[in-house]
Amino acid sequence: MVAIAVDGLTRTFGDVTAVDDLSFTVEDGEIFGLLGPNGAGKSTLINVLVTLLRPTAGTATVDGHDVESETAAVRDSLGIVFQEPALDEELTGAENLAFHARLYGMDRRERTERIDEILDLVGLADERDDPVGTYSGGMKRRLEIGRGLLHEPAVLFLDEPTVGLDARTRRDTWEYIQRMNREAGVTIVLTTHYIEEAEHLCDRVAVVDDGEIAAIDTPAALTASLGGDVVTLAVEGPTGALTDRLDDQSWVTEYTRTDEGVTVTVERGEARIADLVRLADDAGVTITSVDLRRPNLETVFLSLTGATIEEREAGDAERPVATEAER
Ligand SMILES: Nc1ncnc2c1ncn2[C@@H]1O[C@H](COP(=O)(O)OP(=O)(O)OP(=O)(O)O)[C@@H](O)[C@H]1O
Repeated sequence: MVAIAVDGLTRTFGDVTAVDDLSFTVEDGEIFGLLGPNGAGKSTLINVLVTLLRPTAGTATVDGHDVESETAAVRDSLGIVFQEPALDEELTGAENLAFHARLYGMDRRERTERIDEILDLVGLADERDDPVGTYSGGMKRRLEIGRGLLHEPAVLFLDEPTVGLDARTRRDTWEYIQRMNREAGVTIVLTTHYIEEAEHLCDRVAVVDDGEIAAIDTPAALTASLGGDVVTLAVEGPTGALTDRLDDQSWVTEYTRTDEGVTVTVERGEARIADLVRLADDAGVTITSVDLRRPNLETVFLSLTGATIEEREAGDAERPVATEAER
């Protein structure tokens, strides 16, 4: 079944189109990632899906309920963890959960059982009676994720779930998110601007830039779409004699001349470096350096948008003439 269906969804703020005519679906049980730089429109999209913002145009359903006409049913079907932590530091972990369980109208028995279950699930059973103020950043995140699952939602939204956590804690948090997904059977939709997070955690990723989805697929398929590894050869002098020879090689996916030399896309780049050096030699072209890049979601983002996520976030509006991945 489809957990989320988005059709022609648009949300504007004055002149700014934060979400621009998006259409996609998320299947039940998926971990689905929205990958893009800050300002790409990810939070706006999530806020529309969780009924905090109304769409300007288009429709969206969560667990089969329309976000505009069935807001109460949508809210019952989802849990959300916002970017900004929202825990009462003076209360214990169990008390924080109990407070929310009461908001959901659970009776005492149901509350006790569910809170024990959640604390087990997020690995905080031993710290249940410690004030949250004494928790580490990772523990707080886990408690918030657990809180989002209290009422057994069909879909859990996580807005930048590991922002501000160190690399080790980030990886631990991924494991907990995967565990929630498997053991609680909850569909997870998360936003991230971390390439690694999208690559390691998500079943499918939508690459979001400027309010639009540039591509949507599994991380492996997105990466494979680049057509292989990129070998960059810097050479002395003209490259014509070398590119003439590249034209004749069936194993060359594509190549582009650059100021410094040639970038060549090939499968199994490590096995082709020797062939490339031999071809250059035959052509009388001297190679001064060789660089091999494996495609990953960073190179995918680069090839789709003409800039890296970091460049986008630094406000680098200027798009390079030819990117590494495009070459
Ligand atoms: N309430 C608002 N009023 C005006 N403009 C807004 C509002 N909310 C978002 N925007 C604009 O919409 C665009 C998308 O913002 P959005 O917060 O959705 O991006 P994002 O990808 O989630 O980034 P972040 O992770 O920083 O929240 C930005 O240009 C932002 O300035």
